[in-house]
Amino acid sequence: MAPSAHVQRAQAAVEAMKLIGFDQAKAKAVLKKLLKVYENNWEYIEEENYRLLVDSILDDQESVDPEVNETDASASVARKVSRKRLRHRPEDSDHFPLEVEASGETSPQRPKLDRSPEDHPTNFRGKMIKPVEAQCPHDGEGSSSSSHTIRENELIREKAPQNSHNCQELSPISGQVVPRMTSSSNPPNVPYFEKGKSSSLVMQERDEHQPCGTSGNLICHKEPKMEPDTEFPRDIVAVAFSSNPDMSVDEVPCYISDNYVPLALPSPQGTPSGTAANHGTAQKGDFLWANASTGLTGANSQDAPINEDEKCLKVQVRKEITKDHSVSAPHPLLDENDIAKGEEIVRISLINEFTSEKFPAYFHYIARNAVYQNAHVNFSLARIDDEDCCLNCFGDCLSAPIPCACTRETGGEFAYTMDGLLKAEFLNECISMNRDPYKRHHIYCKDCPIEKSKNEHTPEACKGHLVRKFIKECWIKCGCSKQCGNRVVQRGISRNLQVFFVADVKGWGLRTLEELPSGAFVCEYVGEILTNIELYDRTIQKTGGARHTYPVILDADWGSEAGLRDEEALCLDATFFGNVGRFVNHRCFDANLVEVPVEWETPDHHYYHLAFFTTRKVEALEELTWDYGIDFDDRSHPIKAFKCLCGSRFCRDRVRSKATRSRASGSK
Ligand SMILES: C[S@@+](CC[C@H](N)C(=O)[O-])C[C@H]1O[C@@H](n2cnc3c(N)ncnc32)[C@H](O)[C@@H]1O
Repeated sequence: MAPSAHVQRAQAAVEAMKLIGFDQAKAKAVLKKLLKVYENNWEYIEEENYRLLVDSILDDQESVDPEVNETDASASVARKVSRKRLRHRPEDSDHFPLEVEASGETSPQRPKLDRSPEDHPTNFRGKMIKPVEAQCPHDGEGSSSSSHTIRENELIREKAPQNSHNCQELSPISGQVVPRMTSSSNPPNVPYFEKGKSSSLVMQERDEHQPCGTSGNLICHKEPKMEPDTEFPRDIVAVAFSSNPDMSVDEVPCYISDNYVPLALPSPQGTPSGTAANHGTAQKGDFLWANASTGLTGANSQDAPINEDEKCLKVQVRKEITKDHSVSAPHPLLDENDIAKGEEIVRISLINEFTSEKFPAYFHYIARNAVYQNAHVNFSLARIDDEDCCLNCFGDCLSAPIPCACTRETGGEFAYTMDGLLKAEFLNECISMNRDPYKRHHIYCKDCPIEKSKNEHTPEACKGHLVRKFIKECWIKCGCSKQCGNRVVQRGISRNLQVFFVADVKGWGLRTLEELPSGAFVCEYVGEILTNIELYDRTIQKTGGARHTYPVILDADWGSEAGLRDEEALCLDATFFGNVGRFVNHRCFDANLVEVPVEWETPDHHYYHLAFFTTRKVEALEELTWDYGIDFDDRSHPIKAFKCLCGSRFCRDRVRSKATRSRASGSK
């Protein structure tokens, strides 16, 4: 006799847990409890690819830890239930239509043709791509503004009374810097302001033996700097800087954790989704890592043998990503003292001064881009012609009397100053290109990879790609030294940066702990290098529930050649593997960072690095922002990525909302 539907569903659930590495007996036991609590209501258990079950098993495991004050697994289940109830208010359900559809997606093949605009990744002026579904209950129109109306100083007064004696030693800069959470001593690498030196930020020397920037230590917080003549709209200030100190762990918005649901979970239907199938076993060619010292990789990741370490890494990462469904659980793999885990020259600390969410959802920190699978990124010396390198240079090319061959791309002049900053003229050109893309030169592909990925057989005409200014840095085939002034981005992050929790809706962001001059290199946007088709697959399959991915298309030179092969139309996806660049939030128009395409290993423009430089002087503790290039008014793509809370007076979303409101009131 065939097993009942109930038994089949139970088997599928246990099998799914087994696939992601959980013990079957444990999964069964927790499932049983959940079924009891949920009165056999499978839909709660199955939704979001068994998210509730995964959470409960993890909680159950934690409860075995003597440090966790929860020894009874059923207590943990009950806690989950209350969390679940909070999440499943009926009014929330409308926000997840595609997610339900996502769990039904089982085909590993790329679905063909006839998709609505919402169904595929969209290139916003060749920059960030909108997610297939980006609406979180907390992202919705008007969300949270009514319940979070505490102004920043009120919040500080409420939160910091006991330890404020530590802060009395400090003087805020221009009244903007305010001390927040305090501790008895200043930790290494955390800025403080010395009395009598109000204008200077003092960085403590790093003590190699002590962790830096430990959360809970003294941290000074600074409002994002307003641009000249820029005023924050009142309501936006309230939302951006408010937080409910009484908010329980369970009430912490789902925003972050929902963004990054693992790729690898099998769907409740029992058949692993396409993505799960791709990721289920480490395949030959998966995750090809560039050689750390030379950056050289094989001609194509497909040709590279995969070793056991790579397999282990992949499986391990998958498990850790999976684990991170629990909003504030301590995370074994993200280190708050150095989120980069030693991958960068500097340590990058992480702090949340507002809520109990200690870590962002898990991602694997990589300091350099890494090919996911099919991207053709060929770093071979033979491909670098003599005119694309400076074989005969010595020492620092910037000090040489004649600019070297590597300046060909920049019209015979270096883009950098002797101080390692971007030259003002070059910087201004990049800024104005980003601010006014439509007035700039675009090129049009004959066979546009974006259009082809939407509709393979009858693609629409190319919508155009902005022609960007590239920087070409010297590299290993050049005669100059590693310290050559024309090697800035490839040397990596050198500034003191910090990942910090900005506000409920925006989530985490990146800020500088030191003052940065205009034109300073901050970081690259690092992620997995995907082909356009792989990106499409990943997004369309909704990656087993990962509804938000924030890839960037590397299309700066598309259209300049007769045609691009699929494996040459590339993008970067920092959702699962990335660096601090993935935390840079969006600001319309007057962001303090601008992205610049930089190349060194490859002479063509198929693959390049996306480097962030400051658009102006940025003060210590200011949030770093970047204009994603989102066109909130783009009618052909009605699902916008998020409700923009950038606070810029040029906010395109605010202008759009205002226009909509005035149209609505005019029609009454
Ligand atoms: C690339 S991530 C930036 C890091 C992100 N805040 C985090 O916590 O991981 C982009 C997401 O951050 C949020 N975000 C970025 N800029 C924002 C803005 N100006 N207003 C509201 N949300 C923003 C949106 O949810 C967006 O989908």
